Amino acid sequence: MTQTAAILGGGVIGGGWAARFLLMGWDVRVFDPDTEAERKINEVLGNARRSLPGLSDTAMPAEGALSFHADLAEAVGPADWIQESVPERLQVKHKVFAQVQAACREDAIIGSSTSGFKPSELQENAARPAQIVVTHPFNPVYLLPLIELVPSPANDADTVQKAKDILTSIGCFPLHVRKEIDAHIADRFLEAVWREALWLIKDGIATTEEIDEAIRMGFGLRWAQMGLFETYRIAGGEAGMKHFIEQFGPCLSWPWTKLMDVPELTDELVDQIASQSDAQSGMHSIRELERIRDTNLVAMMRALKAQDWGAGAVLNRAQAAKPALEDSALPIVTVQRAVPLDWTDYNGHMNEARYLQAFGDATDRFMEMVGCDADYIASGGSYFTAETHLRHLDEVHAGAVIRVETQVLLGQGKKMHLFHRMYEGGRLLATGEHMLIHVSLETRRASEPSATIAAKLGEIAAAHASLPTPEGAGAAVGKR
Ligand SMILES: NC(=O)C1=CN([C@@H]2O[C@H](COP(=O)(O)OP(=O)(O)OC[C@H]3O[C@@H](n4cnc5c(N)ncnc54)[C@H](O)[C@@H]3O)[C@@H](O)[C@H]2O)C=CC1
Ligand SMILES: C[N+](C)(C)CC(=O)CC(=O)[O-]
Repeated sequence: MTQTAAILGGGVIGGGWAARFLLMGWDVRVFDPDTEAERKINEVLGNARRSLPGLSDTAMPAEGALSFHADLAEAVGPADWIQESVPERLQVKHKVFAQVQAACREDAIIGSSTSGFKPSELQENAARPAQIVVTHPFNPVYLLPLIELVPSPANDADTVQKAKDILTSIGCFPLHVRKEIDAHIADRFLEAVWREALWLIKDGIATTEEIDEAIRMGFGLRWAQMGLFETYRIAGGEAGMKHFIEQFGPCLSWPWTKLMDVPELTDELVDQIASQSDAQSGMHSIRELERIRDTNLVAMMRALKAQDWGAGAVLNRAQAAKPALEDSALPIVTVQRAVPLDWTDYNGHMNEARYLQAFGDATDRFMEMVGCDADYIASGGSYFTAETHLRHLDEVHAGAVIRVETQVLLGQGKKMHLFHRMYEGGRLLATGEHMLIHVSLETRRASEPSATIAAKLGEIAAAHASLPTPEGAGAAVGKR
């Protein structure tokens, strides 16, 4: 059954939550008194549709239904999860929780996006304090997996576990903050860095652009994949963490940093920062900057996915939980996935090389189906592709769901002749015809496949013999 999320406050963060829930198949009901909220959420949703689905190598669930409500009670009534993302003012949040708890289901979870308040502060005077937890996200909520899940002693273990399960099911990484504290874990670091940066600008040491270069050209790249302590363990060399602390620990007491002092945010300082930021990034609109950020994040997360590391390992785990493709269809569906952002090129559509990648993935999947899997390959047999003919018939864009259907034209002896058709819905995008030869990985020469593979391939080839010969099979360049 489709689950329902209510989003209260549809600004920067509420819009991101709405997009994540929707794209993960939840129905989403939004309440925000801002008359511009619908436009803003739809724009954020457009960016999310372009970027999130391609992070998965299998198709995401069908999008849920999005509705906007003028009445908070109507929005929260049927919701399984209620996400509060109203402005960071305790009084406003308390007022919203009172209205929510008068109208919502008692078994619904109420998550707050608060960046700084402790759950016990949010729960003050609540009708059912145990229902409210902090679920602090990071912008853009539809791409970044981290959610700081902060309960107070008023929350029971079942609520915390249920919140963890739901967050995991929508592709998030819930980090359980075991002791509530102002600004949780991550915002403490962000604030420390931000304070230091404000001083560097005020003291005329660096501009906004120079500060950003100092981060993104160096330690920002390291932090994205190993964080702080694993990075510093390596920085200690073979002598490790103890040596690192002995060497650099004393510097922490030198008066370099001004961590707890905040420079007075005078009009002059604010203008200085804003005009430096305009000079640095004012040539792009916020939506353009979001798209640049998302394109970069997707490429980085997909790189980490290939390494099964950090945020990429979270993506792989989420994908492993999805059902495998159905093998009994005729022709066989061997790929079903969205086009990732980094598969598109300067022409604004999927690059020609990626058609072959999708067909290569289809072939790999078909090989697995006939028994040429990792164990078989480790035992010394495999298939090599000897010849390929691609036809690019129509364009396709980032975020679109493509499906590859595979037909066996010949499966006999050492030969496996496959014909792949790629579709978006009913639209034929491309075909790929491939001749593969079974090889011995020891001699690197053609060899007979195992009896099991020969039998399975023969069985599928016999079933596919009843299908009409595909249009374009056997075609050569210029003969269409
Ligand atoms: N902007 C950020 O980078 C992050 C913000 N947060 C947290 O998310 C929350 C929201 O922040 P933003 O989205 O940045 O603010 P925002 O100003 O972009 O959005 C707040 C939205 O709440 C709406 N609103 C005001 N009163 C309301 C009410 N009574 N009921 C429903 N909606 C109401 C406003 O119309 C506005 O659309 C805050 O608690 C903040 O600490 C968390 C992570 C990151
Ligand atoms: C600036 N901020 C405190 C609202 C930032 C966050 O809470 C998290 C983020 O996305 O950086």
